[in-house]
Amino acid sequence: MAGVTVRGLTKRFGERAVLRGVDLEIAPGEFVALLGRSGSGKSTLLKVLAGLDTDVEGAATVDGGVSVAFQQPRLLPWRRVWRNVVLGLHPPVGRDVAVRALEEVRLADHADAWPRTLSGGEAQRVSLARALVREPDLLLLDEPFGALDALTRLAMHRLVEGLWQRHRPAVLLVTHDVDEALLLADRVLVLDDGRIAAEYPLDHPRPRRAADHIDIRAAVLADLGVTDRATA
Ligand SMILES: Nc1ncnc2c1ncn2[C@@H]1O[C@H](COP(=O)(O)OP(=O)(O)OP(=O)(O)O)[C@@H](O)[C@H]1O
Repeated sequence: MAGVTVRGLTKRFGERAVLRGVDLEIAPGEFVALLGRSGSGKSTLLKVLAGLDTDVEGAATVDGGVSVAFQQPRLLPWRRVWRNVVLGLHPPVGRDVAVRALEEVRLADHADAWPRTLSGGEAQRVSLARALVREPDLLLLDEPFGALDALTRLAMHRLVEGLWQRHRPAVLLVTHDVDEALLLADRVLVLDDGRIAAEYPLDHPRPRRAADHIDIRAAVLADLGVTDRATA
């Protein structure tokens, strides 16, 4: 039984097919990273899985609920942090639920703050709390760490890994960062010109270090058309 099943998924914008017959399964609780050159169709695939684009050919089914966190945290500036976390939940839930979610991303003390007073990393953690409070079966992450500085990004990697291990949603992480993918994922996919061009299972035990899966790193960089001088 798959958490996500995609069969022959094709997405066209006018004449142009941006996704071309994508087949993909993600098991419940599996962490998958999706890499690919700019314009290869990563965000398009994520939008289809999020149910934000239904004008497609083929099938994409998700067992259960889906949450999305984007590169920009997209918090409403006129709502306090805790209200942002539980915004739109039906039935509505109280501040205590929001604070519990904020505790998980170590921001409970910012529950009553306004979004504009948060740093970029803090805002991104609020966005994660908002995604997790919905207890999704599938968590879609679209370059959620892309706008953060390197140190904050490293801390976020550990945080996301911990949250994933505790809650066990299936995760599809879109990233440009090969090392991030190798650190976090059970499996790395490379999307090229609307197709899944390569796939690498990662079995190194966690927590991983930068040097783990160095052989796969070189292969993925080659798939992406990058020559890696450090490992060549
Ligand atoms: N609404 C749209 N109308 C027309 N073309 C679109 C639309 N959305 C995306 N595209 C095109 O589809 C292609 C894939 O876009 P997508 O955003 O999925 O790429 P991506 O792999 O996520 O890229 P990046 O890494 O730069 O974010 C691009 O060439 C883009 O121009």
